[in-house]
Amino acid sequence: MVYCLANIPSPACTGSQTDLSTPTPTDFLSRMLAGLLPDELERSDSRQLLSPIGHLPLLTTRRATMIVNRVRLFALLFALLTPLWIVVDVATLPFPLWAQLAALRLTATAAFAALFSRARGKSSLLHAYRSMATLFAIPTLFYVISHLLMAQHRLDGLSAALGTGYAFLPFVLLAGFAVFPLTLLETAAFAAPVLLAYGLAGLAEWGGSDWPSFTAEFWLLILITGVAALASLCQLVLMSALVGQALRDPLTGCYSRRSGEEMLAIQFDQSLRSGTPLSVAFIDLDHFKRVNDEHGHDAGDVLLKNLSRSVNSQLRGGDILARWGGEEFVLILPSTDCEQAMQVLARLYGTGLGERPSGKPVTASIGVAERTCDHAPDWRTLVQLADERMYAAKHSGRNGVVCPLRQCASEHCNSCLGRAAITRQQPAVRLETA
Ligand SMILES: Nc1nc2c(ncn2[C@@H]2O[C@H](COP(=O)(O)OP(=O)(O)OP(=O)(O)O)[C@@H](O)[C@H]2O)c(=O)[nH]1
Repeated sequence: MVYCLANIPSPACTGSQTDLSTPTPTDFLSRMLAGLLPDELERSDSRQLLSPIGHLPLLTTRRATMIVNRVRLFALLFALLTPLWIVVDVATLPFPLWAQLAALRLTATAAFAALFSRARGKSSLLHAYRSMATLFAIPTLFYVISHLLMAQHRLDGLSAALGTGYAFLPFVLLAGFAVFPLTLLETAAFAAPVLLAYGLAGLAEWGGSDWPSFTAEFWLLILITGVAALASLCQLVLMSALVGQALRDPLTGCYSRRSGEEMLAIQFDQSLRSGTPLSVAFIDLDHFKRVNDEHGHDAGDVLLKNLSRSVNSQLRGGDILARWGGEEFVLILPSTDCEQAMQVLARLYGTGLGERPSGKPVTASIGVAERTCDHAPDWRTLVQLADERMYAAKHSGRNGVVCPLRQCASEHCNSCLGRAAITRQQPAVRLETA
C-alpha cells in the first residue's frame, strides 16, 4: 500500500472549515436562549435549541425514538377515550348532531388506532415528524368539522355548555406540545396549522358577532403555545444534557469510546447512503508514559484534558472527538476527504496540542483512513486501517501522519492535491511511499 508520511506543519491551515467567529442573527438568538436556560447546556450547544440542524446523530435518533413513543402513547389514549364521549353526546345533543359527531368520533378512533400500530419500530426524525403531524392532524380536523356541524344548530342549556367544551380542543392540543422534546422551529411548524384551523373556524363563525371574545381566546391560545414551547425546549435541554453526560468520558469531556463507536456507525451509514466521504484519524500521543513517570499521574490527566479542550475548540459542529483508550483518541470527520482531513490535522497542529509539563509541545502519531478512498466495507475496518497507519507513523519516528495516497479512485478524494497542499506548508514536509 502506498502511504504518505507527513510531519504535520506548524502554521494553521485555513482549509474548508467553517469560521465560527463571525456572529450571525442565529448566533445572537441562540446565545440569548442559552442565557435564559439553566446550566445543563453548554453555551456552544445552545444553537441546537433553535432547529434540529447540527444535532448530534445520537441525539437525533434518541429524540426521534422518544417522539414516536409519546405519539404512540397519546394515540392509544385518544383511541380509548374518543369513543367514550359518544355517550355524553347522545345524552346532551339533539339528533342528528350527536349521530354525525359519533360517526366523526369513530373515524378519529380508527385513525388513532392505526397511528398507534403503525408508528412503531423506526427511529428516524422524518418518521417522528410524520407520526406527530398525524397525531395533531386528527384532532385538528375533528375540531374543524365538529365546529362546522355545531354551527348549524342552535344549542342551549347543557348542549351549549358541551358545545363550548368542544371549543377547548385546540387549547389542549397546543398544551400537548409540552410533552415533546422539540426545538423552537419544530414547535412553530407544528403549532401553526392548529392556530390556523382555530382562526379559520372562528372566522367562519364570526358573522360580525363576537370578535372581541374570539380575539381574546386567540391571544390565550398563543400564550399557551408559548408556554408549551418553553416546556418543550426545557425537555430538549434536559435530554441533550443527559445524552451528553452518558456519551462523555468523565476525565476529558470527549465522547467515550462506546458512544464514539455508536456515532461512527451512524456516520458510516449516512456516508454510504449519500456517497459522501468520511475520514477517521487515529491519534496516539507520543511518549505519554514519560509524563506520568516523571511528573505524576495528575500531570498526565491535565495534559489529556488540555489536549481535548484545545482540539474540540477547533472542530466543526459535526466533527467528533472520542477518547478511544488511555492516550488514544479517534477523530471522526463526516463529509471530509483525505485532503480536507489533512488540513484539519494541520490546523490542529498549527494551534498546538498543548504542552508537556517540561514545556515541550505535545506531539502525536496519527493514522488517517477514509471510507471512499480505502473502500472500507464497514466502520470497524476504517478504524482498523487508521490504527495500523498510526502504528506506521510511530515506527517512522513519531510526530507524523500516515494517510492513504494514490490508490484512491474516488471522485471525492483529492489525495494528490492534498499532498501538494501539505508540501506547501512550512516547515517542509517529508513525504515517503512504502
Ligand atoms: N495520567 C493518565 N495516564 C493514563 C491514563 N490512561 C492511560 N494512561 C497511561 O498512558 C500511558 C501509555 O503508555 P504507552 O502505551 O507506553 O505509550 P507512550 O508512552 O505514549 O509511548 P508511545 O505511544 O509509543 O509514544 C501508560 O503509562 C498509561 O498508564 C489516564 O487516564 N491518565
